[in-house]
Amino acid sequence: MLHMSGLTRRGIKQLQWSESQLRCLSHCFTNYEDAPTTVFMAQTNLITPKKGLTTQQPLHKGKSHYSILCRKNSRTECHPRLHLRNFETSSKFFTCSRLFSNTAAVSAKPPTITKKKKFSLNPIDDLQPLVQVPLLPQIERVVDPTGEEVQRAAQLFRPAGQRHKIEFVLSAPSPDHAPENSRPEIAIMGRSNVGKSTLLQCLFREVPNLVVKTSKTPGHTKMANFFRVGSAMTLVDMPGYGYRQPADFVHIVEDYLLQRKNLVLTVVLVDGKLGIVRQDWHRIEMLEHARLRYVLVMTKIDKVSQHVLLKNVLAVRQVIKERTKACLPQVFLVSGMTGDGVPLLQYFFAQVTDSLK
Ligand SMILES: Nc1nc2c(ncn2[C@@H]2O[C@H](COP(=O)(O)OP(=O)(O)OP(=O)(O)O)[C@@H](O)[C@H]2O)c(=O)[nH]1
Ligand SMILES: [Mg+2]
Repeated sequence: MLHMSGLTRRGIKQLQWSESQLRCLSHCFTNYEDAPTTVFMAQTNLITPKKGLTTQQPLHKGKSHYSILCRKNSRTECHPRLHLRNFETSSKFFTCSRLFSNTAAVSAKPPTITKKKKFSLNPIDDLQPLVQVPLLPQIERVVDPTGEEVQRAAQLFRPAGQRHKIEFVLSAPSPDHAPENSRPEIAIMGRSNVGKSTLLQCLFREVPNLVVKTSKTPGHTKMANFFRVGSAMTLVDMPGYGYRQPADFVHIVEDYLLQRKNLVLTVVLVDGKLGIVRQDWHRIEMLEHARLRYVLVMTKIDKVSQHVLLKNVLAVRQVIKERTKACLPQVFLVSGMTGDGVPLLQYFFAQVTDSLK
C-alpha cells in the first residue's frame, strides 16, 4: 500500500484529467475490486465529496477537467485540499497515473509540511503581489503605524492591575440598559456568525479570566455586551443581524447606535469569503443615512484563498469609493482565529479613541 502523502496542493492540480482520459481511468477503477478506498472524481472547481462522482456514476458531459481523489472508507469528511494527506491508494492507482503519463502527480517522497504563512502586519499587503494596481494607495492608508506604535497600542489590551482594568461590564437588552460612561465607545456589528465575538476574544486574548462567548450556532449573542478597556475605551459586542437575529434587533442595536453620545466608531464585520452580502447592505445604508462613522473589516481571512480574498477586497474597496461617505476609506483584514491583522486593528482603535499617549 502506498501513501499519497507526498501530494502537495500543487499535486492536486497535477491530478487533473481530461474527460476522455477519465472515462478510460474510470473503467480501470470499476474493475478495481480490492480497493480499500472510495474513489471520487470531482469537477476541479467543485471538489467536495457530496458533489463528487463515484466510478459507477456517469461523468458530466461538457466538463473538461476532473480531479481524482481516493478516500478511505472510514472517513466521513473529505475536503481534498485539507485531507489529502490522509488518503491512501494502492499501486494500481500509480499504474493508472503512469498510463496517462501524469507521473509527476504522485511523488514517493515524504510530505514537505509547509507551515502556514503568517500574514504581514497589514494582511492586505500580502495580496499586493497578485495585482499590479495598488491595493491600498497611500492616500487610503489612513492607518499606517510603525512597529513601535503597534506595540504601544497592544499594551492597551493588556491589563495592568487596578490601574488598567480590562473587564466585562454588562449585557444590555436595550439602549436604556447601556452603562453610563464617558469613555469613547466602539461597537462591533455584523451578520450573525460572522465572527464578532471571536474578534473580541482575540483582541482580549491577553486578558486572563475574561470570557467572550462565541458559538458555531448563528444568533448566539442576544444582547449588547459591554467590555471596558481601562479608561481608554469601551468595546461593544452586538447581536448579529440576518439569520436568527433577535426580534428586537433594531431596538437593541440601531437605536443604540443612533442615541449613543460617546460612540466614536462602528465596526461592520464582513465575511472575507463572501464579501458584502444583502443583509450587510441594510446596515451600511442605515449607517450612511445616519452619517455615523464606520469601518469595514473583513474577517475569517484564514479560511479563504488569496484569490477569493483579493476579489472581495477589490469589490469592497469599490463599494467604499463609490457608494459610501461615512465609511473609512481603508478596509481592514483580520482573522479572529489566528490573530492576523488584529494588532493593526488594536492600533486603529487606540488611534480613533485617542488613547495613545
Ligand atoms: N476560521 C475562522 N473561524 C472563525 C473566525 N471568526 C469566527 N470564527 C468561527 O465562526 C463561528 C461564529 O463565531 P462568533 O464569534 O460566535 O460569531 P458572532 O458574529 O459573534 O455570531 P452571533 O453572536 O451569533 O451573531 C465560530 O465557530 C467561530 O469559531 C475566523 O476569523 N476564522
Ligand atoms: Mg456573538
